[in-house]
Amino acid sequence: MITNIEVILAEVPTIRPHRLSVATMHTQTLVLVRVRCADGIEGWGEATTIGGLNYGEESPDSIKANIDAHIAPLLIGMEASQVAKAMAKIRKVIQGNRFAKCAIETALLDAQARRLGVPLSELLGGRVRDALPVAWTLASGDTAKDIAEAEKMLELRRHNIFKLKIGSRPVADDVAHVLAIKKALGDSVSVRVDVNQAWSELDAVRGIAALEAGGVDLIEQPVRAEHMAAMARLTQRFAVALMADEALHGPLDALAFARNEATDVFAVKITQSGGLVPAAQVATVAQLAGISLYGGTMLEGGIGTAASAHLFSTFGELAFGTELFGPLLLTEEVLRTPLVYKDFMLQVPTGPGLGVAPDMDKLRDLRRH
Ligand SMILES: O=C(O)C[C@H]1C=CC(=O)O1
Ligand SMILES: [Mn+2]
Repeated sequence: MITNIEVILAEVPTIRPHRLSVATMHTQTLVLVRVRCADGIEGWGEATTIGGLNYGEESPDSIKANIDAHIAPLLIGMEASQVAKAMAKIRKVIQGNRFAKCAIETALLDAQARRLGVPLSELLGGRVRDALPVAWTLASGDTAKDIAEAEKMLELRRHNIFKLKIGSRPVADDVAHVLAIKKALGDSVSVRVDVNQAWSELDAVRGIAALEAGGVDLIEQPVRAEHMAAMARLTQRFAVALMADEALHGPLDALAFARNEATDVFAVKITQSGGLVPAAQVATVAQLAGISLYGGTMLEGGIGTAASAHLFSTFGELAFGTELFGPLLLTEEVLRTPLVYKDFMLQVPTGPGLGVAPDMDKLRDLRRH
């Protein structure tokens, strides 16, 4: 039986300012959910977002308030081992709140997988890979600093895929910045951009043409999330891969993208999809429609990153790898044992449930009081 649900907000400084077109992050607010059960088992989930309300329509504060006041009371007293039943109730009664639903579903599945003594991936169909390629985001705002940072990552053998955050400067300046980095890093390194919706369709035509000619591999969410028709036109027009991110809020959006042939790649995010199970459905739509997959992040800490890794390990095709580097952007580790990054890959945890657990002393220090 589910006996208690607690939402913890923890402020963790980033290792450097992280500049997106929608926000500059100096700290990340981790949103962690702990579900306790009568059999003594507990599960953890994460609903971390980016930049308060700058990125998505749920903020850390709204997620906590809505779980505390509206979602937890529905779950207390329900059978903890019947995860699908519990989530069906939540999905029927609670509108929206995808991040909150994701954290709850993750915590229930973590607890159930621990109960069964299997890794979470095995409740999601089973893993087909034990390690995932991980991109790093260069977003210091300075070309020379970004190049130095990328060279350090290559030397450490931690990342050889780099995503550049652009869209806040004029298109020509952003293109010059990206191509300078691409030239410095060379052909063996994958350079991608994330525009975070900042371009008009006309900007996008000019920007993508120049980036494609310069050898950039992937263009993420160049236009506003609502402009699926523009995404479709750009996808038809250019050979370089285009990826939908902010436009993808679960299986129904995935189906609309597939029907409209409006993207080459999906950035699958468990929070944006509303949970691990709907995120798996997004991946199924992609597979059926011939759309490629990329494992996305909302810059979660270790709990959400581990949950995402369990799901992405079940994807047969993962042509563009993942960006599960969230914990590495933070100055504090909140897990008892950190996730392992080596040889350009994140190792998918192998223990029961998520295979990771929070460091309660650390959380006590970092949490908001
Ligand atoms: O993809 C996004 O839009 C959000 C996030 C993922 C990596 C990163 O640096 O920011
Ligand atoms: Mn993105």
